[in-house]
Amino acid sequence: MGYHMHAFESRPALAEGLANRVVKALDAAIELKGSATIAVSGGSTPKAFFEVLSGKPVEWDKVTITLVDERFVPADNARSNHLLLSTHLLKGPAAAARVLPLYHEAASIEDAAAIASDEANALGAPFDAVILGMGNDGHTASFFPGGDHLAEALDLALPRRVMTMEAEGAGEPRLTFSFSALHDARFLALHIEGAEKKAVLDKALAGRDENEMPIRAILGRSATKPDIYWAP
Ligand SMILES: O=C1O[C@H](COP(=O)(O)O)[C@@H](O)[C@H](O)[C@H]1O
Repeated sequence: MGYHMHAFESRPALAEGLANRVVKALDAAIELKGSATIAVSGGSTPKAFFEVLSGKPVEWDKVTITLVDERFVPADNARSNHLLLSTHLLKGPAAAARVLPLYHEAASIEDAAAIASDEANALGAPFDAVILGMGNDGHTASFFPGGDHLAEALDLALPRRVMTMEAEGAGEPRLTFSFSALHDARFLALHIEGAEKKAVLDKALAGRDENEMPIRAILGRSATKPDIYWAP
């Protein structure tokens, strides 16, 4: 497994370091093709990073932001990853960015996934930056152990898409980008904080079973070597 480890003394230092690296990725994409794409995670970890990134000087009107995964709940639901994004990233200079939600009001979650897939595929691939998180069960994006579509989600032969996922540990049904849509991002980061997550990472690095810990797909099979950002 190949990866770059970036260990910081504190969470604020990590937020600053990761935000600066993302700015570099977005600037490089804008310089190269006139626009940039980034997919970020939800959960509790990214808040401080979002706050720092939102204030950075980027040509935000040329940036499209989406989520690597989402709960199938409307954007005003307290558990919505989109709400986290709106509250902590889409403000200040970053408010000028275009946002591509994964959640859509549709007849079914499958219909919502199809709409999100079409919109995302229109952006072009690969993503310029993907920032992943990780749960204590070894899930990343919505690749949950025991997920009903886990095998399909981790199959690199699957065309890039947004797909559905249900799992015991997931709470609500989920929408998630497939591994094929994330693994080759120009900048691929895993952002984790705390001793417990570090222990989960160490366990993931010590084994191979992706069904047990789906994060192993990212660590072991991504086309882009992941950059791991960690602080105690
Ligand atoms: O369910 C989710 O959890 C993971 C990890 O979240 P955290 O609260 O432990 O930081 C997150 O990466 C993912 O996007 C989210 O949907």
